[in-house]
Parts: sequence; structure tokens; C-alpha cells
Amino acid sequence: MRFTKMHGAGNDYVYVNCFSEPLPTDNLPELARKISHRHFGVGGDGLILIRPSEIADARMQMFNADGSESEMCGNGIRCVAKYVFDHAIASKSSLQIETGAGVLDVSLSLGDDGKCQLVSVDMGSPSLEASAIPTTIKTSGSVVDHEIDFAGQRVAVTCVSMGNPHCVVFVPKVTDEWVLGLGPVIETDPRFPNRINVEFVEVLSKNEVRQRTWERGSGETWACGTGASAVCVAGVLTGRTNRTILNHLLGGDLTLSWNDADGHVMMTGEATEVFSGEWEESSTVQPSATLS
Ligand SMILES: N[C@H](CCC[C@H](N)C(=O)O)C(=O)O
Repeated sequence: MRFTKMHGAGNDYVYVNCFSEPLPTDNLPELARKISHRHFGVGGDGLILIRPSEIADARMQMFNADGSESEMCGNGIRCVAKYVFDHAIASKSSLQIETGAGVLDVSLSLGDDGKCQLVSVDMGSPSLEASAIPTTIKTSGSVVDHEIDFAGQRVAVTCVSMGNPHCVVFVPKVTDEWVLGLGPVIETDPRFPNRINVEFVEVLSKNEVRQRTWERGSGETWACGTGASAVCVAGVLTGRTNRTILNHLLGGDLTLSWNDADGHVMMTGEATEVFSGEWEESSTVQPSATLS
């Protein structure tokens, strides 16, 4: 199967152009697990299928490295738009991409080589109602700077859905202790029935933050676009940041704005095509025993 490796701010996925490439199996979660494996497969934070759409220029179907499917992927949609433009599936600099969170509008900026370099995405409006996250932390209303215990650690959380669920935690410094220690605990806490993506955020100023992310189904990733959008919303709701921020993630920077007028979040960042190749499903040797 031919694939293309792309990343947005270091959040790297294996992409398959399903306009032309038949899939070797209909067990897509297993395909995602095998191809995402960083030692036995191609390696990535997950698998993204670029599919034809009846209602948009293309449809994005996204799977995490553990095979779970997500409704939306911010870094992924920027790469899908770049691929669709650069590979002449649709030669327009304004595209519509169908996702699990609806059809989103994407605008491309081209580099000197005529290829897509920078991508702006209208991420739509956040959902803040507890039941829409979903979370059982509250039976109604939003969860904003809500003090709660996870494994004996008391933190203030702000929950935002961008089509996929996010739990934002503002901390003095984004250390491994927070991300690798508390991240997986929050991801799998039973008060998040669908699990949750967790963003740890250090506020540098009213216009600038540093974010590290423990993702549902993929562990720590070098960036998370829907997470950065949730952080933008949480910063405004908690009074910590202005409506436009520059977000420094491990793999690069994203600019986010939560527009007052229409309530939509705009995300802008680069999208990069790294390499293409052929992958044989039989080539992936499943680890017989996990390293203890
Ligand atoms: N990295 C993606 C988010 C993936 C979300 C996925 N981990 C989930 O289960 O929601 C992004 O750039 O938005």
C-alpha cells in the first residue's frame, strides 16, 4: 500500500490517498496500530485516510496509534488540505474538508514553489457543556477551572470539545511529571466516558503559551491542533489569555484565535510532507512480548 508521511508541528501521521490507493484490509483499527508502530511499522502518531466526499473536496478519517478513531484532528486536517492541493485532487486555495466534527473551511498559503506551505483552518465553535465533552464531572453546565482530584493530585481543569474531547490544565511549568505522570491518569479517568486528550499549559503572557499534550490513544505527541484550539478557548474562559495567542508546542508554533463575532476558533500553522513509500501489511512483525 502506498502511503505518505506528513506532519503538522511535529504531530506526524501516516496518510493514505484513498482516491487512488485501495486499502489492504477493512480492519482499520488494526491497520492503524500496525502502520503507526514506531519500530515494527512506518511509525507515526496514527493513520489518516484521505477519502472522497459527497459534500466536500475530501473527507478525513483519523485513527490514533492505538487504533481508536477520533472525530477530528487539527494538525491532520492541515496536512490533508496540503496533500489535496499539492497532489491536484482539488486545485483551489480554499478547500472544504469533511470530518467527524462536520465540514470545515480551510485556506492555503503557497510557498515560492507553488506548493501549500501554511494552512488556516476554521475549527468551528467549541462545545463547553459537560455532557458534550463528555464528562460526568458535572451533570450540567461547563467545567471551567474546576478543582478536582486525580490519583490524589488536586488540579483545576477546563474541559472543551472541538469535536473531540480536551481537558486543559494550566501549570507553572510543563514538566514530564505533569505530562507523563498525570496525563495518562486523566486520559483514562472514568469521569471521561470516551477518554480524553489532556493539554498541560504554561502561560508566558496574555498572548503566548507553551503546551505539551498527552493524547487520547497516542500518548505524548509533539503537537495537537484541536488541543491548541481548546487551550485558546480555556485561556479566555479562565481569564489567563487574550482571544489570540501564539502557542509554542514541542514540534512547532500554532496561532489560535477565538473569534468573538461567530464563536469560531481559527488555527494557523504549517503542514509538511516528509516522504512517501510502499508498506506491506505482512512486513509488520507484531512484538511477541512487550518489553517490561
Ligand atoms: N493530534 C490531533 C488530535 C488527535 C486527537 C485524538 N488523539 C483523539 O483521540 O481525539 C490534532 O492535531 O488535533
